[in-house]
Amino acid sequence: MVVLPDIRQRGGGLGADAESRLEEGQGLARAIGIEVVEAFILPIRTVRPATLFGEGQVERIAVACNQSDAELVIVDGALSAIQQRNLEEKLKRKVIDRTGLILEIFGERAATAEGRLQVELAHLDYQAGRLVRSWTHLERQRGGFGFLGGPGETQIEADRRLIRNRMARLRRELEQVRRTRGLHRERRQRAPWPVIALVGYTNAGKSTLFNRLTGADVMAEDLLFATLDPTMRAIRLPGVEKAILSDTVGFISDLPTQLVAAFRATLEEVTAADVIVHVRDVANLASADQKAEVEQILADLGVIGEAGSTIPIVEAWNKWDLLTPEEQAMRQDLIAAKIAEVPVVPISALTGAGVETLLDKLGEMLTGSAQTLELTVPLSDGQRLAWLHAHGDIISENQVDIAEIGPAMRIKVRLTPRELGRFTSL
Ligand SMILES: Nc1nc2c(ncn2[C@@H]2O[C@H](COP(=O)(O)OP(=O)(O)OP(=O)(O)O)[C@@H](O)[C@H]2O)c(=O)[nH]1
Ligand SMILES: [Mg+2]
Repeated sequence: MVVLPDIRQRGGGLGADAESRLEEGQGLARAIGIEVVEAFILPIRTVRPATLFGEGQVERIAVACNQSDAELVIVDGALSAIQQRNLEEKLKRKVIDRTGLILEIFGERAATAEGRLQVELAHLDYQAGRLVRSWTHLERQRGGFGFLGGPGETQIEADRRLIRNRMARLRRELEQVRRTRGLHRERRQRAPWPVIALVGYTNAGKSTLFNRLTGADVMAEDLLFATLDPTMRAIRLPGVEKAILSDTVGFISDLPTQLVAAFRATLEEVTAADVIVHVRDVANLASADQKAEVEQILADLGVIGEAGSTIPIVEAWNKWDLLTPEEQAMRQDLIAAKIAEVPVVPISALTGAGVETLLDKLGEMLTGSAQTLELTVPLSDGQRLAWLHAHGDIISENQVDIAEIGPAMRIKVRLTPRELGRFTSL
């Protein structure tokens, strides 16, 4: 059963968004195979420290649980450890909150060594404050990580230090994995291919687009967080012989803080991209909120700053096929009015409509606006000279002698901003 607390203090609250948020909560539950027997919103005017909900509301949940035979209550909000325990006692059922639920999903999905370490670390961090074992491991024995490995859930209660030690070890392992990945990224950065990162809210259609563009077979499903670990493939674009396309983990509102930190590293791939495609589900009622959420995370990653984004962004308005002709026309007007501040391409990753236009746009963004520059490179710097000859459009060059650096080449060359970025990072 999913219960959404709609907290309305100080005139806040979810208001009209509550329904789509409740829908999302159910989607999260389904994402790990939970059958939702009932879902409802409870408005909260005063937060009760002991139970979050008021007495009558707890009663209402209890009755609903009994009527529908629910085994688990998901509170799609944040519960303190005490609130969780008290609710469990009163309802005589397992209760988990949004963070707990998302952690469960991530635990089930993470496939790479790094992803698994990150999720386990996040989970331990969450549990350390609660000293209860992950409910799935208690109730469902679904394998997974087998937190702390040993038999008997009393282990966690028995020793907080054990958790701390394990977390310290995980952090070290993670550090090691990241160092290796950092090396990979550096190597890739030195490669001449541009990187295009697909980002967007969970379920927006990133993997579907990724598959369409690469012919790959990445899991794309009507599941929240279908993709957790970044996947990369080479693609061709107009005017670009080879580019690397990267599919990433989807964003969601109220991502558990433990996971924000943990997945930051995964998302750091995005900060190394040359172009970001922000895939948006424009058929979703919460599309505008989702966009704000994604942009907030991009800002946290340092991609969007006060002066705009440091990496060019294009918005792919996906699921266009789900819109009525009137809705399409309305959005076309918005696109024409340039309200998005970035280029917008309407697409359907599912049918392929608009995808060619998106590719053209990407090609243009990667190759366009080359500038003519005059660079002076010491003759001794063979690496940079070779790079310029391999990648730049050389207009002229002549040898000069400069007091401080000795013999050098003065080269007039056309480079795109991306190429210039690569050249300076050589
Ligand atoms: N009608 C329609 N459905 C689409 C379109 N693109 C994707 N979908 C559906 O939307 C659902 C989610 O697609 P995914 O590609 O898995 O979404 P994602 O952004 O990778 O999601 P996460 O990996 O969970 O973050 C799937 O059921 C897709 O079939 C589209 O253009 N039109
Ligand atoms: Mg995906």
